[in-house]
Amino acid sequence: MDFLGIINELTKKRVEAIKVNARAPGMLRAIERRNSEGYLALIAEYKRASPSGVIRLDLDPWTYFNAVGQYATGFSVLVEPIYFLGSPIFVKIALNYGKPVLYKDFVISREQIREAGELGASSVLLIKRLGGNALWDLVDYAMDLGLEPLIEVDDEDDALEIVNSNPNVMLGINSRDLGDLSVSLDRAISIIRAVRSKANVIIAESGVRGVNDAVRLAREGANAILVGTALMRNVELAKEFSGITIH
Ligand SMILES: O=P(O)(O)OC[C@@H](O)[C@@H](O)c1c[nH]c2ccccc12
Repeated sequence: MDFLGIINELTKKRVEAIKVNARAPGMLRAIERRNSEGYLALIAEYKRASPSGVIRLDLDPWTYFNAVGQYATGFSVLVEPIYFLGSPIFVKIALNYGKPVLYKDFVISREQIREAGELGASSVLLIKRLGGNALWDLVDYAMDLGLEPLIEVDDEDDALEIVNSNPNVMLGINSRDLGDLSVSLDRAISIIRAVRSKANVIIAESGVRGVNDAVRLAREGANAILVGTALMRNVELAKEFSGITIH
């Protein structure tokens, strides 16, 4: 097929996606269900680029979600357009697979949360360090709209503050420090250890390169892993991630 043929096919699918009017099922319940079957849950992220550079542009969202969908408990979709080359249309496309969908942006305003709800996402990422004083207002607003907040931290004090004030939310522990972008699974694990007895659902985010990393996080008490780069580079990894047991 020549380029015009290819772009015509993709555009038809994109137009179909714009018409989708669905709400994704809940992420928290889906993770709990996967755990009750004895498995670590996998949240597969569609991530074309990051501040470190382009990850992959030749993998369209349909191909990605089709390849990993069978193994993932839910999807995370980057919406931020500048550094991550994300888009709200990717959220719409993700809805076609009947799985929970996390709207992932750098949320600083109610407008973004409203967009997540209007698109049909099940959850919205709220970053503790970014939200500052407005964090709890944004959490309440998301919940009022029927969205599940995933509160992300990269630091132990923040993690403790979240679980002590609101243990029912999903807690994302990012192994990437959002200030200097350094990644440390060891740092994430020490945060997990500090909060695991109090937290409801822990999602270990970032830096999972392969099964060994995932097994370590599962052993330490993560309920789910959220993987972007490694799955974008090799969708086959989804199958391996989906077979990791907990406890
Ligand atoms: O590509 P990785 O290392 O598997 O990371 C995925 C995800 O955790 C990462 O994209 C992420 C975590 N928190 C974020 C906040 C905003 C943007 C992106 C992120």
